[in-house]
Amino acid sequence: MGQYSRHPPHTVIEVPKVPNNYTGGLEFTGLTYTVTKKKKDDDGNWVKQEVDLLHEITGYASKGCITGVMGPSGAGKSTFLDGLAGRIASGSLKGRVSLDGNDVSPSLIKRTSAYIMQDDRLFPMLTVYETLMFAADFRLGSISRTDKKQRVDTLIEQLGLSSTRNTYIGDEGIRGVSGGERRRVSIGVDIIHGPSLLFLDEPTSGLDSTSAQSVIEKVHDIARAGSTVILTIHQPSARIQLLLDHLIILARGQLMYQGSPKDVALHLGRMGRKVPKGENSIEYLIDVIQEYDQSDHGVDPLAEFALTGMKPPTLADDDMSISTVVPSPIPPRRSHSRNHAERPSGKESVGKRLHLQTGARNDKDFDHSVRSPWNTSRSWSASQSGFMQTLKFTPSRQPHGQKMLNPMR
Ligand SMILES: Nc1ncnc2c1ncn2[C@@H]1O[C@H](COP(=O)(O)OP(=O)(O)OP(=O)(O)O)[C@@H](O)[C@H]1O
Repeated sequence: MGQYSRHPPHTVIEVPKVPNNYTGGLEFTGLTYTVTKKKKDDDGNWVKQEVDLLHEITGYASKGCITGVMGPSGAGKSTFLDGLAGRIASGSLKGRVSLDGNDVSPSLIKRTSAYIMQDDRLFPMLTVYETLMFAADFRLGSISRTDKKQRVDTLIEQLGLSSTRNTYIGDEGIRGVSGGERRRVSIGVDIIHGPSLLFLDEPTSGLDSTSAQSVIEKVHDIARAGSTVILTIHQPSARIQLLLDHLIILARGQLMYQGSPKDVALHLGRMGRKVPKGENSIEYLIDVIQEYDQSDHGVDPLAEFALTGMKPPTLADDDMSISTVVPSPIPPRRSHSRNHAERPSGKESVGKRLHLQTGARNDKDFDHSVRSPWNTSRSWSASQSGFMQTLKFTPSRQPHGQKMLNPMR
């Protein structure tokens, strides 16, 4: 039995079921994460309010596949990933998580999976090979040097890094590997011990489309080799969308869609929103979500549709306001019956069909005390950097713009 606190049986959502051809992976049921936020009431007094950052999320991520978590900014993607990866303080997350059919505790998931963060902090003065060897020393412990070298060589090949094997990681001052290569090294550092479960938070952020593609291609290979891969991703290109096997689309902490990327158009059609010719169905679904979010209905009808198939109300023109005002960055408390992540309550504060990334965090509204201590933890490479500095690699500096090869190899 896992240590996630269980929901009373009547609130556990039974759909969507895993498909008939499901061969294992991660299953989650009724994941709910509630935080207490402080806000000022009409009289200017601070009041506490409970908000569901995740609300009854049920679904699965199959082994051998990439599951992409998408949604507008502030949808709860990172929170969801943190929750699945055992990075939300024990007891705060309600629901159930199982791996290959067995309930697992957050701490077990955390110990056995790899979590790759956006900001890859690698040591600039190490080559790709040295970085991975160092990770092997750290992560593989007592296995022989020959075995470690073999593991690193295989990984270098698997990640498509053979041509940059002896190139320094580099930084702003010393040109080293490219952004995409750097991200792949970072992935290598975290998967050297062969975890079967992989979480990646925005692995393509900050990369150009070619590099982003190459990163996801390699992640795709890793998944096909038998790992369960779950990643959050913003506005993936059409080519990257083809590499995603399964989609989980969230908004306001609720499940909007779960299934194959290929079935998104069908889902929209059933909802009464046929995808206009020439438009990308995933982007269109997210646009539709935004429209509901900015209407008086909110996204509840879309969550209901995803859950039960009950068709959402058609949006009339006057349901949507046209405004140039950017929506509230931290969604304020919604007025509907359920207490999940909030949305702007009045028409006057919202805009129609706003770009996905208009949201920004307002740190003042955060109650950091409820955030998991793990969320602030730094990646392996960062936490080891003090240790790495003791290695004292002192390669001579190259003129800016020139790739450095390690003269020792
Ligand atoms: N500890 C917390 N207390 C209060 N609100 C929080 C806390 N952590 C996250 N939030 C809020 O929860 C919502 C979801 O945050 P999350 O980072 O998961 O969204 P996201 O979909 O990953 O967003 P983005 O795409 O912008 O990175 C946001 O509105 C955020 O402000």
